[in-house]
Amino acid sequence: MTNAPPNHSAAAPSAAPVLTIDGPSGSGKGTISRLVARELGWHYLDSGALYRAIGVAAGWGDIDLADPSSLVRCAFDTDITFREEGDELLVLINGTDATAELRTETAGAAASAIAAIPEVRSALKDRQRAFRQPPGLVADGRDMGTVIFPDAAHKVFLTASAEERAERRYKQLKDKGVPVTLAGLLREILARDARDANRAVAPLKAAHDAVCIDTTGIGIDEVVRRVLATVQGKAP
Ligand SMILES: Nc1ncnc2c1ncn2[C@@H]1O[C@H](COP(=O)(O)OP(=O)(O)O)[C@@H](O)[C@H]1O
Ligand SMILES: Nc1ccn([C@H]2C[C@H](O)[C@@H](COP(=O)(O)OP(=O)(O)O)O2)c(=O)n1
Repeated sequence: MTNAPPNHSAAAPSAAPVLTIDGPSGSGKGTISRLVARELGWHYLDSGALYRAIGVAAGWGDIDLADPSSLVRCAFDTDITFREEGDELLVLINGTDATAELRTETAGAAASAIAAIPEVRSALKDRQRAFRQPPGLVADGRDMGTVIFPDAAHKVFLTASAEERAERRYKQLKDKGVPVTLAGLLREILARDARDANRAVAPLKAAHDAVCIDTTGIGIDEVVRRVLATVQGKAP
């Protein structure tokens, strides 16, 4: 897996194949996308990290999350870079490592709120599409298969029950020493699902040509196997 910065001088980006992996919070998009990208030797785009980074940068700049024009300026002006360090994908905002702040549920909720503003989504379109570079791209988010890469050759939509997603997030955050409750996480996940799925622009939904995989009770290795099977043209 690589997270090379967009290289505008490389071969026509549109020539590179894309695998989109969309789904709700905790469905496993990030985990599965990174493992699949590594297996294929493709680039990886964590589009949610871009929305989270704009939310965090807005907070640093005292920008009101309900002020679209300032948020759009923030989306264009903020430098966001990804750096792989072991198993972790670090996210730098204007050169500062913001990974820990970015991964909090507060940052997730802020990202979900600003992601409902159409102008913010438009401001991030080109930045996301620039990740499409040879030999290929795995793109994870909410609208990768529907809006950003509608012509992607391979599309997957991951789901899991809200209870299982909350449990996964609980374990993940507990392991990192973040104080959370299962009930609180379930509430946040349901609220974010509702906001992401009901917004007017680019709502969370499966592309009509996506392969849907319900990962409830299915382990990571098996999900990776099924996703790779869709890329390799075998029935998952
Ligand atoms: N199929 C699965 N079974 C069990 N745990 C999973 C599965 N997929 C992901 N996880 C775990 O769930 C947590 C959330 O996964 P993540 O990839 O961050 O989800 P998303 O990007 O969709 O929010 C991580 O700790 C991850 O290891
Ligand atoms: N392509 C995307 C990616 C994320 N978003 C929004 C909606 C999500 O609730 C937030 C955070 O996304 P992220 O994928 O980082 O969140 P999860 O890992 O799924 O919890 O950003 C979006 O609207 N479109």
